[in-house]
Amino acid sequence: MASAAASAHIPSTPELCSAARPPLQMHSEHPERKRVLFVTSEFADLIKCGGLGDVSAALPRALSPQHDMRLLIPGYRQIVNSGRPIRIVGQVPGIAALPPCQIGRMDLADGLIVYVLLNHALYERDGSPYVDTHGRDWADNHIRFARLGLAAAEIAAGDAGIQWRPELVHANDWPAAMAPAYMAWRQVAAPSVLTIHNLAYQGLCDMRCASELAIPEAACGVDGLEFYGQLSFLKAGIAYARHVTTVSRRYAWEITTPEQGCGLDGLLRAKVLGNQLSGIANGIDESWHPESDPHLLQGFSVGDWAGKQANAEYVRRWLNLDADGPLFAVVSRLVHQKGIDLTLEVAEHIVARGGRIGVIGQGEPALEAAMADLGRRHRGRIGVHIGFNESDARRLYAGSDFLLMPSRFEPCGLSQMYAQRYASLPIARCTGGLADTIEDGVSGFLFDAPCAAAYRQAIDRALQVFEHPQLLEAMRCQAMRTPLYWRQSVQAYDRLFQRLLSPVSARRALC
Ligand SMILES: Nc1ncnc2c1ncn2[C@@H]1O[C@H](COP(=O)(O)OP(=O)(O)O[C@H]2O[C@H](CO)[C@@H](O)[C@H](O)[C@H]2O)[C@@H](O)[C@H]1O
Repeated sequence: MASAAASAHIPSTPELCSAARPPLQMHSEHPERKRVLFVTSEFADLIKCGGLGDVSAALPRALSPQHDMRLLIPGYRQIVNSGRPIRIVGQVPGIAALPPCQIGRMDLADGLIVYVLLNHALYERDGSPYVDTHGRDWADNHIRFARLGLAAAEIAAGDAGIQWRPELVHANDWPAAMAPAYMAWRQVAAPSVLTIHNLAYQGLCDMRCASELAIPEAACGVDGLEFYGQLSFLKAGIAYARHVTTVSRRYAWEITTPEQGCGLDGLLRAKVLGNQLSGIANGIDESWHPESDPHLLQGFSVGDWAGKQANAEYVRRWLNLDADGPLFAVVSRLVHQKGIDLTLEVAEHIVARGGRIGVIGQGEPALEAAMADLGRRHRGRIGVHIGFNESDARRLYAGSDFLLMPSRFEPCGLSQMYAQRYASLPIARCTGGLADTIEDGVSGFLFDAPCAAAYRQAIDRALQVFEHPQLLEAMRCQAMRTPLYWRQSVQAYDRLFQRLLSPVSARRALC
């Protein structure tokens, strides 16, 4: 299944676990409290390949004071073997090529409830949620994730035997995007929301798979799931969800244009006309606190940079970097979207101007190899770690002066917000959520054209600021105040959920 191609890496071992989090505030007396099933393929406490994992760990928790938020996720090996007890609470039957599964329930230390879709053959494998240990898409991804979507619909229909039934289903990205479609075909009354974290990954498979996935024939046309001769999971979600959101306001507009619509812009424009598409920016998790983050060697705060310095020294030792020069960070999935090739092009310029570069990430094998080679050619000046772990990533955000993020497109981006919070000024392309969260010359540096020349100019502006300590200090302080925790976005999701669940909306859906 051509789907998560760019997620071609093995996930990191999550280190920020629920045990370290404060208990969730669940105000069960909240009058408008609704039951919401959040369907996802990643969850940073247990398994994370990128930003979706972070959002899945943070957003349901942030919404918990308002709603009874529960997760549904496949029972990957990393989850089943996580050491946390899983109690079997339900089951769903097989249909077509989608096998029967058990539903397990995991109660996390902070109170969050996670339903785990259990099927040993389907999910308990070495590798990542999307690819095997060689970075190849699992050949049966269409079965694995259609099964996830169908299980969500079965839970919403009250057919899974568990003593809990959501009033609303919130599906995330293509792996969960079949949920709204199965709900519609099964005439489940609960509304569904699809959040697009990245339109470029669509979950495409051969049209001939339709019968294996129990997709009604009538839904296989261009008005349904058909996408240039293939079946598209993401298109299914967009077509059938009651409402579609994406993760920044600007990206919500960008995906309605032919340039960034990945072939789905027409359908998305129709959603806009129906008031069914909105952009709700991601926030960052409360754990991103430079004074108290346990991952850091030493905490720091605005104006007190000793802790920042301690993290920088750690990073320089860890990546064998010379002690002098401004430190530029790359903390990223190494994929085309992130403009890694542009960073490869400008790296020598940074080094020539006295800068040092620290890289942590993994992704497409060719980009991993090119990065590793760059590090070998510039020992002491460019340090590259292929792989990922949360502690080193956080120390690199904290220890660096600048973050390089020349994304070709960026639905929201969390890395630039983490960097800002940790006083590392992002140098980023003016696109999507980057444009929404960085103020050029105030909390970071933006450039327009996706080319090395424009990128170099932004880097030069950053280097000029670095030479003026007062200016640098002012920008760092501004950046540290900029990123938004989830609180703001929660209000927007809450309003959306309440609107979709209002009697008027329910009546309209029936018409
Ligand atoms: N190799 C790796 N393995 C594991 N973790 C890694 C990693 N490389 C980086 N990370 C971590 O993953 C997160 C990156 O999140 P981003 O939102 O910046 O990008 P991503 O493209 O993954 O997310 C997509 O979804 C998010 C969430 O909606 C959007 O913000 C974003 O624009 C969209 O592309 C950070 O926590 C970072 O430290």
